[in-house]
Amino acid sequence: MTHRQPDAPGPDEPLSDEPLPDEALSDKARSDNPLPVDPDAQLERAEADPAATAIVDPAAIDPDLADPEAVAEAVAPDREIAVAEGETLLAVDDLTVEFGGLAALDSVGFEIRRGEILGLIGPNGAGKTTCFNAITGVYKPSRGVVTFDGTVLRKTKRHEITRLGIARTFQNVRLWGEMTALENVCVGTDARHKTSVFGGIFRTPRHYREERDAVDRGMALLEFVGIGPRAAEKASNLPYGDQRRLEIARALATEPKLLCLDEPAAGFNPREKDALMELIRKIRDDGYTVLLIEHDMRLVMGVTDRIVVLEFGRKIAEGTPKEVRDNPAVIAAYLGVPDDQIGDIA
Ligand SMILES: Nc1ncnc2c1ncn2[C@@H]1O[C@H](COP(=O)(O)OP(=O)(O)OP(=O)(O)O)[C@@H](O)[C@H]1O
Repeated sequence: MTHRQPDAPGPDEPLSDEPLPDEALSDKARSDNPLPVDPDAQLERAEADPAATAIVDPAAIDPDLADPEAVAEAVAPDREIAVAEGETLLAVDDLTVEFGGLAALDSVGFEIRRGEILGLIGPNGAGKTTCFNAITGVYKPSRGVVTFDGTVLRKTKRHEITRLGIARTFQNVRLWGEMTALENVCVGTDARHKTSVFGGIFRTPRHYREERDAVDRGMALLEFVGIGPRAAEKASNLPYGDQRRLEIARALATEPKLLCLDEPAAGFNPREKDALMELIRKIRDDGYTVLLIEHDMRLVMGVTDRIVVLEFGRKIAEGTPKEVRDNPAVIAAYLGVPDDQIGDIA
């Protein structure tokens, strides 16, 4: 449940003499962000003491990190998925979520196939985040079934869903601000660790091995999402765009079968959106399946294989980006939104 975030420059946009027209909106995006990020202060600090910016050279840590193919290989999910490429990985059937008798999601059904990027779109309040929350165990559906990789998620708890292989990012950045970027990602790898509490307390060889592996994988993930040199920076000091990339890296650290991205481009300028599109494609090409909620039509149309459209909690359309773009019900659903968005979809 957030507000639409039209194109807006991220705080890490290079400083320019000409203020961008939608600059004020980036303040909104920043104010939604719980971490205090002040790019001006960052720049001053970097100028006063370049060493204080904690930039590292990933290739000096591990020469393999200089090779994008080796990085992609290290990041690729290493887990068994029951369904084959192109088959249904997640199925949502008759999914209904009610709040005080009001259906935020009303008998919604769709499927996500392994290896695709599926877009979930709809006007504000259509039920997209509610759908994410029902899939990831945050909300208990009033009715309906979610089946994931052959398992029915009936009373499955959130951490169990993570272990089963669904990871997500949130509309508002949620990172541990006092921890470094690398530490934030390493926490994500914990979901796959096998060391028992006993092993952790008594520091068994397996515990050490898993810690070492977590650091290696964490560095590869940071490099993969494009922020390797920022590994030693506190998350709260990272520019907004890098914080969003860090969230994605942390979600990938759990080696999900399905990655759910909730408005990952919120507060981004067009250049950052293009870079994000490239990253989402790279993630899919590396073996992940992606479910994407996004308001920006250019991004959604440009990166997804198929799209499901919600309006007032109901599914009103489903198909390829072209089919959805030409669908009169979809165009009508968007007629209540600003002209620039209609232009993109019509
Ligand atoms: N916890 C809640 N309690 C009561 N109502 C809720 C709750 N969560 C969502 N809703 C309502 O459910 C409807 C769908 O909200 P939801 O956040 O899923 O929409 P959305 O499509 O994600 O919207 P946006 O694009 O604005 O994020 C809205 O009417 C919202 O007010």
